[in-house]
Amino acid sequence: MGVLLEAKELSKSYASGPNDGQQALKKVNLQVRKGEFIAVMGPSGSGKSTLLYSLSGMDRASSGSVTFGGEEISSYSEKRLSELRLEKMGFIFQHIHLLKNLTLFDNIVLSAYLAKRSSRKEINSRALEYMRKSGIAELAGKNITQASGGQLQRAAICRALINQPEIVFGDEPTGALNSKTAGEIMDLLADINESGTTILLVTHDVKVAAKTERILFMLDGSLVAERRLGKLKKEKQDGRAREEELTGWLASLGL
Ligand SMILES: Nc1ncnc2c1ncn2[C@@H]1O[C@H](COP(=O)(O)OP(=O)(O)OP(=O)(O)O)[C@@H](O)[C@H]1O
Repeated sequence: MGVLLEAKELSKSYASGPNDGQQALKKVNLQVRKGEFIAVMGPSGSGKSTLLYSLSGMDRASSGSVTFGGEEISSYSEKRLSELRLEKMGFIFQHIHLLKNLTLFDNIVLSAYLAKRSSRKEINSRALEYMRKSGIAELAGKNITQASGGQLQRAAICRALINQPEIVFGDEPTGALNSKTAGEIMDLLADINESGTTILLVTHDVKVAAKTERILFMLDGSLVAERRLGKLKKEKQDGRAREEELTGWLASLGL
């Protein structure tokens, strides 16, 4: 599989903030291949979110380059970057940013209506298909106040997928969920990855990372280690062994 996303010598320092002048990213090099499922781990403040936002064009790095689908996006204008994010990238966050005065269904389809790449009929049927696969079809007409945290995160995933992105970025996508619901959300993300969508997420949770294929470890703004677990295979039922392998590895890195 080819490279989808590549960072070269990516550095970022924030102009102001608690660590004035300190580099949040230090010459990070990373290649994300099409179809990969990656977790970024590391201590608090090590630069995981900064990496995710710099890779996705949500924020600009101070130096270095980001290439997406063979095109260098670091020099894109804000407008072009926002079009790229709308059309080719999906985002899932810890805190679910759904609009209060819209139904779950309308929240899911809104960005696709704006992107205008497909007819509303196609978008609606895609939204229903994703809602069915995510187990929330019966909530389509409900307001977001009528759904649980796990159901809202499923809706947020459907929303992230609605424009059929090439990559989905997740910043602690299970961070606000209990562990059973977090496991279900990860199984859903694994299915999405199985069907070809590349996924890169940031997590503190070993159980979450153990369901991904490659785990990167960040320390003080640098990617210092990685572990390949390979794709999760449901029939193998080796979830516990993967978690143990990862726990041992993280302990050896001091986390
Ligand atoms: N908007 C900002 N302005 C100034 N400094 C920032 C900003 N965002 C992050 N930082 C600093 O950059 C460094 C990396 O932060 P970042 O949020 O990327 O780490 P993280 O590994 O995602 O942390 P956590 O696990 O706690 O979310 C930290 O020192 C942080 O204080």
